[in-house]
Amino acid sequence: MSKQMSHLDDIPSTPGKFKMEKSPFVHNRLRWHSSLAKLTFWSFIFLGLILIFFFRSPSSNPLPQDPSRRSLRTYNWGGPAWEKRVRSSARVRSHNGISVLVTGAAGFVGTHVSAALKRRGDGVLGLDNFNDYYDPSLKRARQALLERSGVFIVEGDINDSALLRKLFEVVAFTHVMHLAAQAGVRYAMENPGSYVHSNIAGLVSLLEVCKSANPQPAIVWASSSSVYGLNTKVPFSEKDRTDQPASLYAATKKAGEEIAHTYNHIYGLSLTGLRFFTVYGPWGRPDMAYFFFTRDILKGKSIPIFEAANHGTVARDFTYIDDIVKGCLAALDTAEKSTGSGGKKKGPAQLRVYNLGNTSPVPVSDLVSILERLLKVNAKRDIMKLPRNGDVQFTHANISLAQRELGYKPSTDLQTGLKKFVRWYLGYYNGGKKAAG
Ligand SMILES: O=C(O)[C@H]1O[C@H](OP(=O)(O)OP(=O)(O)OC[C@H]2O[C@@H](n3ccc(=O)[nH]c3=O)[C@H](O)[C@@H]2O)[C@H](O)[C@@H](O)[C@@H]1O
Repeated sequence: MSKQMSHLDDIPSTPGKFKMEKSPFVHNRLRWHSSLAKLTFWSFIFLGLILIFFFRSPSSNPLPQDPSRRSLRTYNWGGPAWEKRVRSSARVRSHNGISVLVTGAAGFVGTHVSAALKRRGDGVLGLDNFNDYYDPSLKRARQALLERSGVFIVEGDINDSALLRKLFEVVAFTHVMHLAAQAGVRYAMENPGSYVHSNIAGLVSLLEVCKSANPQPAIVWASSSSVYGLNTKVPFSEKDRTDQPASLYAATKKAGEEIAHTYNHIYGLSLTGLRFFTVYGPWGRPDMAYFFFTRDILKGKSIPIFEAANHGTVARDFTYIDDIVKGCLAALDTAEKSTGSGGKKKGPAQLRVYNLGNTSPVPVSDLVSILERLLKVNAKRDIMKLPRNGDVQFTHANISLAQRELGYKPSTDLQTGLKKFVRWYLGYYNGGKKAAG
């Protein structure tokens, strides 16, 4: 190798400057060495490129240039010990209990729903890819919490169909609570690929496996209030149009609702989409305003508060996590069985969409005032124009359908819910001294 390298070193970089030898033998030998050296050189480059490609991209990913792949690794799964953990976590321990695969189980809503299901004796198996969209240590802490109550979270991606098939081979899940997603409305402009990857490709990958499973599970999944987009009629009702999304995030959730329709229509999958309205609470998501406002108020940093044109109020129908969990469980409990088998539809199946909101929108500036009172610190308010990066001016849920069919009745106002959040935050981040990521 060192010999070849020295030959490579001898060859001038510009072929035009190559000095010809007089002897034909020397000439041929040089040509031969030169070709060999070139071949070796290019082989190394080629090998190097293959290695770079191999280490940077797992084989299952269809979007090799997609920056969303930051979170995708090769996960270890399988083997008798692993299967035993999967089975034990998914074992139903109560009479009439259900066995649920919860995707996004280390996420905010996923953790709370998994814990609630486990508490009432249902079988729960989690799945999560632990990506780094926000501080993964918070996801690990949620995982530890669930582990203590007997919920195992399998590490893997919903785009990994082999893993999903394996899970259905090991456990005959009656239900899937699909909460794995790329969330956040503003981040969609930074990393659009991650939304397509998780919210569209990932959903299809999951539904493909569900439609072939025997028995097919009933699926409840997270849509979003953002599907109402630029609608101005309030409160938002499930009957309203949802064809003017203001962000790619919203567009992928809307696409999810159409994809759900297709799988229900073709394969008889029972599908329920839940349109969540700005869910907040303990163990929440650090990318959400109430969370990073708390962090920044405590740090004395100024916080950007959005305002619409002509000092118009920006408001959200903030919904407390415990109310959302009740809605999720009610959706699972009222879900009818899927009707297909062996990948074929046998009859019409249930297809539902519900708003899960609080029905009382609160201006963002009031949210900040509540936080100031709870934290006993004045916020440095930086009022700015609502950026055109995905945010809508207001959301407000009409929840009468969920009330009627799911018995959904939110009972926590923002003041009460934020009090619980702040208590958790100060405990978790050591009185706010350990800064949130
Ligand atoms: O309801 C939903 O479907 C969506 O709720 C949230 O989205 P969003 O309501 O925009 O929640 P935040 O990002 O926490 O923003 C809350 C409010 O604070 C405002 N805001 C946000 C950020 C900021 O720097 N300043 C500011 O005033 C926003 O305009 C918004 O009115 C979630 O992030 C989405 O994943 C979810 O799907």
